[in-house]
Amino acid sequence: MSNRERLTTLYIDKESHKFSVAHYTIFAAGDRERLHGHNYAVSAKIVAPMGNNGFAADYNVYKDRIKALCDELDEYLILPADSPYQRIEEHGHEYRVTFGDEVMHFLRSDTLVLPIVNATVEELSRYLLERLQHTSRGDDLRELRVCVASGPGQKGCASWRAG
Ligand SMILES: Nc1nc2c(c(=O)[nH]1)N=C([C@H](O)[C@H](O)COP(=O)(O)OP(=O)(O)OP(=O)(O)O)CN2
Repeated sequence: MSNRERLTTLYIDKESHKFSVAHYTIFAAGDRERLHGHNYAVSAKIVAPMGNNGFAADYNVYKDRIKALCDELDEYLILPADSPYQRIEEHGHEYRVTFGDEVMHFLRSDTLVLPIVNATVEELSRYLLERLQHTSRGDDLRELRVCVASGPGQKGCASWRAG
């Protein structure tokens, strides 16, 4: 029997791992869709070495971490801090967002400005992957993938694999 480590894969795809947010996707300079919302769904794939007792990692630990990330985002407007096409300025209790010849005003208390380039499923999955990687940094993982769906049949995923 080869002495290569045996890996196993856990899939987490819970109905409770969702967050409802408002956003708009920016397609190009001066081209965006209107502000609207989604109930985003988050799922994850975790590859880890199989322990000697038929157990890799307690998936409740990852369920709790993913749920906490969803709760952090739930019921906000999400703005991308790193978009090259808009400027976000803090003015008292509001964000003033300049996009082309538009100026939008959003309450800061309703808004999360995330370190992403666009409020897309691709960028949200990358952001959540990086957050989950950070909270799992002490774990012996080989691969992590986080997917974010903006509705049935449409999602983006971001992956990390151990070097
Ligand atoms: N590559 C990407 N393309 C698009 C994204 C994205 O995140 N990544 N997002 C959007 C829109 O924000 C979003 O899709 C608009 O909503 P819509 O697709 O209409 O969502 P529905 O759930 O209503 O889907 P239906 O097909 O209309 O049922 C666009 N492109």
